[in-house]
Amino acid sequence: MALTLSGKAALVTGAAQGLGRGFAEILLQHGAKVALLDVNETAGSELKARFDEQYGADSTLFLPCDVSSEEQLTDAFAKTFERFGRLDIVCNNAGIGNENDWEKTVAINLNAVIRGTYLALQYMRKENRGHGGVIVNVASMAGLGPMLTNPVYTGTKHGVVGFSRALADASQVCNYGVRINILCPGFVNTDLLQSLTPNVHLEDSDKLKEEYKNLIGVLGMMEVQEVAAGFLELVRDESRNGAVLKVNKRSGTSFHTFS
Ligand SMILES: NC(=O)c1ccc[n+]([C@@H]2O[C@H](COP(=O)([O-])OP(=O)(O)OC[C@H]3O[C@@H](n4cnc5c(N)ncnc54)[C@H](O)[C@@H]3O)[C@@H](O)[C@H]2O)c1
Ligand SMILES: CCCCC[C@H](O)CC\C=C/C=C/C=C/[C@@H](O)[C@@H](O)CCCC(=O)O
Repeated sequence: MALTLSGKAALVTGAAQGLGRGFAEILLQHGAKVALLDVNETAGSELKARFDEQYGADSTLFLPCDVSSEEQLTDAFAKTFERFGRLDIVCNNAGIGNENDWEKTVAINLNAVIRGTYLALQYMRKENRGHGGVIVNVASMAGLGPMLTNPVYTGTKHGVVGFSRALADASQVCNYGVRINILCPGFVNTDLLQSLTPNVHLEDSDKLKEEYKNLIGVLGMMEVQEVAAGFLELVRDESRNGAVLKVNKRSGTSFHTFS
């Protein structure tokens, strides 16, 4: 059974560029309205202007938001619900890879995904007068195996996978009517990959940089659109709850199974 996106309301964090922009665009192409949340006000406003031309001014709402701020994220969800009158799809996508300011990385990549998931549940749960819905949390292949250059990033992504799978089971048992799925891309050609800086907590960063290059060589490099197709599958396939979708250049798209 495929979810119809026409008339649905979505919220995407980190939507101003990269994968988040790709996820927002594919939702708009399928008729959904989308709230674009991003800390980068310039990029977010520019993208909103571009989407206004392509999809009409009523199709998107740009909300400047630092997802690591409880107040800003809570307020952005409230403004989204107020504008669209419903919330059916949430993508907790915003993420960084800073191994030096690792507490900021944990705040954005994990804490904000947890808060964004609970906020989504609040607005979607059927017993809260919600319509049900689907949440896609963006982890990474580094959520399924170690990425030695970025141990904290790896930890946050493993956390996203574990938290989301547990909540998917809870939602099923409690009949919330909300599906929670996890997207685990390999390397994608976005600004995030340019942000890799030597990890001050580890020596021999030259060796680690070599390993990083080897990993990219093994997994290959994708473009945003290749991952956006996998995202749409997790949104639309109403049989999927607690699903972990891997997307990478070498082995394509497959659902991860846990022993
Ligand atoms: N690029 C890859 O190779 C890759 C692979 C797997 C998973 N991911 C994950 O995909 C997600 C998106 O990454 P990307 O590659 O598109 O990165 P990106 O840097 O191109 O885009 C990230 C977006 O998030 C925004 N953002 C950053 N911190 C924020 C905050 N505190 N509040 C709100 N917005 C914030 C940025 O302004 C930017 O628009 C991340 O969770 C990342 O970990 C990326
Ligand atoms: C600055 C941060 C860099 C962004 C990193 C992106 O999230 C891309 C991550 C890409 C690859 C990470 C891979 C880790 C791979 C190995 O641990 C491998 O064993 C995982 C295998 C998973 C599986 O299929 O079982």
